[in-house]
Amino acid sequence: MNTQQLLEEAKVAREMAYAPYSKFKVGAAIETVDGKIYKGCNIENAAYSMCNCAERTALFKAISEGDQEFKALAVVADTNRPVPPCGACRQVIAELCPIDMKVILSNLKGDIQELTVEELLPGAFSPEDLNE
Ligand SMILES: O=c1ccn([C@H]2C[C@H](O)[C@@H](CO)O2)c(=O)[nH]1
Ligand SMILES: [Zn+2]
Repeated sequence: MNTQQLLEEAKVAREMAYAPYSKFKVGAAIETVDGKIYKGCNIENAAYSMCNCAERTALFKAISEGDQEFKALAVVADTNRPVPPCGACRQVIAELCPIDMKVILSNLKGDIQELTVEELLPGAFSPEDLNE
């Protein structure tokens, strides 16, 4: 799947957002190495701290369905610049995705920023740091 196609999937996911508090809809789509797509939207809660971002929804769906190898992640929101994932999502992405995996950030105007997981969270705390 190419960049535009993965972004289209993220836009479809964005329409599913449950965001009655922020009214800020976000969509994400993660592609597995064997070409499967998992879509995710943000899901808010009246207890605000329970809100889940689109990126984590997509990743957690994939992991919970048995997929752990990923090729690319696309995220889209109605932002002026390509939507920047929050710190929590950067940490989760760094844990679950290859360090050199492509992350495609975009907005509804069609601006696109492509970066790697390493660029998204340089020096992320990782499983290797646990020195078990
Ligand atoms: O990259 C981002 C940034 C924000 N949000 C969600 C969290 C919350 O529901 C709303 C406002 O922060 O947007 C995401 O899903 N992904
Ligand atoms: Zn987030």
